[in-house]
Amino acid sequence: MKDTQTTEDFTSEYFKEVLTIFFDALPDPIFVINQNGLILRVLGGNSHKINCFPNIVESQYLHETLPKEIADVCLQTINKAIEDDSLTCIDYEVEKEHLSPEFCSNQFYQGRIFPLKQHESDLRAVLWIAINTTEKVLFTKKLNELATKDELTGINNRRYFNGVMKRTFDMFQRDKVSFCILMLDVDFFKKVNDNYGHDGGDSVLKSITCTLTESLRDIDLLARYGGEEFIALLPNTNMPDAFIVAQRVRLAVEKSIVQHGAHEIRVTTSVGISEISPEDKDYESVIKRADVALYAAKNAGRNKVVIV
Ligand SMILES: Nc1nc2c(ncn2[C@@H]2O[C@H](COP(=O)(O)OP(=O)(O)OP(=O)(O)O)[C@@H](O)[C@H]2O)c(=O)[nH]1
Repeated sequence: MKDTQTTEDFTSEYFKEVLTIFFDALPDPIFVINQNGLILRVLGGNSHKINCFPNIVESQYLHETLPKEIADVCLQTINKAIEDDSLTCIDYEVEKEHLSPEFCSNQFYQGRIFPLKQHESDLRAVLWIAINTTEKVLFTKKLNELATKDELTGINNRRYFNGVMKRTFDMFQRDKVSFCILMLDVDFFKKVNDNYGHDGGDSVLKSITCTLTESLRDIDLLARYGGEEFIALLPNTNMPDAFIVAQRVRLAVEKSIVQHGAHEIRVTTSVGISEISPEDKDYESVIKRADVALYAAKNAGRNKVVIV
């Protein structure tokens, strides 16, 4: 390559060559696509393991190379960018079967779509830059999980539960649809740790999580509220129905056997129930009542369900 250029160079083969070198060096692929979805050019995207869309081929239509639903969305986005005559962005996930074989997982992209100036009677076209955002998306997902999930059991944590409780309480103010809270605490859990070690205690907590999940409905929200304490929100449920659920859960825990190495561990759980009432000023007071009921269940001898 020369290190000086003249004006003529910019229309010359030399200029085309320089542009090709520039585009080939771009890690993110750029597609030039017209308003009918015809792929006019594929530029850049040659960096190993960053972007490779083997299915997007020059001189073919998006609908010939991509699954219909994906091609439809692409074309809609292209036409929106053209109509608005401005930069349009779209975030999307590409399944690994549509990527080149070096990718072993789905990849996430941000498409930045710029309309190109129209030349006389040409069809309108856009530049579609596909930026690989997989690392950022997975990192954000991980952060979100850390903020909302309990690390040991994988279920929701207290912070997430309280957020949902607040929204459910606000909805009750408007629609008056009742809900109940179950507060559950493993009985004599300290003894489990003392007899089988902290590992044994952790196995019990994980196993109880499965038992509780299986015993509750899909619409119920289960969370680990503290050490050996769990909480469940039963939407659209009144006290008699919540009592039936609580008994079912209590019996399921009582029947289950936790295999820890050569040991078979059995535990029971006490359950306190409360129902939202029009007198409740905040969601915390509903939880507080379930907690009071739980301690009444403990005082009544454990492995019991108590209503307040
Ligand atoms: N293995 C394990 N133990 C935990 C965890 N979180 C809290 N614990 C233990 O749980 C035990 C709870 O003991 P206590 O509060 O005395 O209650 P308990 O022995 O279950 O007795 P009751 O609730 O009165 O039936 C404590 O020993 C905590 O150290 C955890 O994540 N893993």
